[in-house]
Amino acid sequence: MASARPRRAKIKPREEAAHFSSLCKDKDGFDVKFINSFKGRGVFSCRPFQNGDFLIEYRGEVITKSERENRQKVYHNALKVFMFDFRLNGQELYVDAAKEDNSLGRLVNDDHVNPNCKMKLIKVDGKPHLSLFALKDISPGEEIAYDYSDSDWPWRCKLLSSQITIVSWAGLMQLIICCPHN
Ligand SMILES: C[S@@+](CC[C@H](N)C(=O)[O-])C[C@H]1O[C@@H](n2cnc3c(N)ncnc32)[C@H](O)[C@@H]1O
Repeated sequence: MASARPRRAKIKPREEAAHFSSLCKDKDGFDVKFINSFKGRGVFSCRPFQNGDFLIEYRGEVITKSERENRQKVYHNALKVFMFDFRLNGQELYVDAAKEDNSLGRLVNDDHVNPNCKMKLIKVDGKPHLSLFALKDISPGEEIAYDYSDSDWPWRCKLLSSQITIVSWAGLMQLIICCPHN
């Protein structure tokens, strides 16, 4: 009779995040797809993930507030969105992921209504890293998205105005159905 193989303990999400951060490598299980010309590319799962799992690091250069201000002066608008702010020991810092380096984190889109992951700060060898962790179970084929937090991001206005249009069309249809002879 074959002896039962001991089960390997599942690595803790924060330890896994630290492991991939130290290797500067992304974990398997994700695809990059072009969504449309408005949203651009996005990152999609190609296997299931569990609530709490480490997903992807937001890899980039850690810079200070004054360096961020210098870069904002020279960056094109499309690059300014790649600065992610965080606080460490009371200091305002940023991860600048503007450089196209084939990493996945910089391609994860915003969803402030129904995000499936959350950005968390972890320390690896004393240095700050930002990583995405699942907020719920994620099925293969789902887009990975987190809440970029409160800011008047232009795409959110566009979403709102299209919703208002839909609401008013729905209202108009209701009027026609209720009062067909008016
Ligand atoms: C950090 S990048 C994400 C990757 C980007 N989609 C790409 O192809 O490079 C942020 C940019 O993605 C787009 N984006 C992110 N979330 C979006 C959303 N929910 N709807 C539309 N566009 C979005 C915006 O153009 C934003 O400036």
